[in-house]
Amino acid sequence: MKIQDDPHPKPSCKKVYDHDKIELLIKNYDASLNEWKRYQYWNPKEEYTRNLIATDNKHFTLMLLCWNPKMGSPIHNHSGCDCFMRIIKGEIIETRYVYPKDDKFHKKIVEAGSVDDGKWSGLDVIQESKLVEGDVRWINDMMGVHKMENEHEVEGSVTMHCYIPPYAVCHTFEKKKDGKMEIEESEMSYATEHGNIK
Ligand SMILES: N[C@@H](CS(=O)O)C(=O)O
Ligand SMILES: [Fe+2]
Repeated sequence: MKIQDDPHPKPSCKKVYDHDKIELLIKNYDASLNEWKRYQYWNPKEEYTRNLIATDNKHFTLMLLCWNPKMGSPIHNHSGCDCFMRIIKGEIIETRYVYPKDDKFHKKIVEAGSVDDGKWSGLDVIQESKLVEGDVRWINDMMGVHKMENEHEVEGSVTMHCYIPPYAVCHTFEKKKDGKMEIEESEMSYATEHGNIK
């Protein structure tokens, strides 16, 4: 088991911006105008492709994520950011897990590492939701960690995410072949920025 960092949950920054306004903006975005299509890029070799739409490098990042069929993210945190997401096309299964807290964190990982029932994810599930076109959700560390999956056999899914503030590093929680959980610090990059391939 490798613990590279200690990803304690960070409080939401909801108090320093108008949460409802951002949520409404994302909800009201008219995806039928297809403006988002100029940002979509699919790397067939990646589970999902991250495309930067806009950022001021200080307050927010807006991006378009393209999810290949039968692919998904690892379980991950959001490093103190609030994350709004909107399903633009297709469907996503979002599974949320309890974020293990403070001094219980290491104990919980150590205990969990000795369990292997083939299904174990290491973290307690809060809920599993099927998100469909138009749905908007938000999450931050206080609400838990999550993974996102496109379960469709052949169709890709597209989601739009707004992070406040921007973030470039997260922690992933993965079950390794030996049944133990590994937590890794993971740097996130973009395949395209402002519609241009990097
Ligand atoms: N937080 C992930 C996408 S998601 O699974 O919410 C990312 O920024 O890549
Ligand atoms: Fe996420």
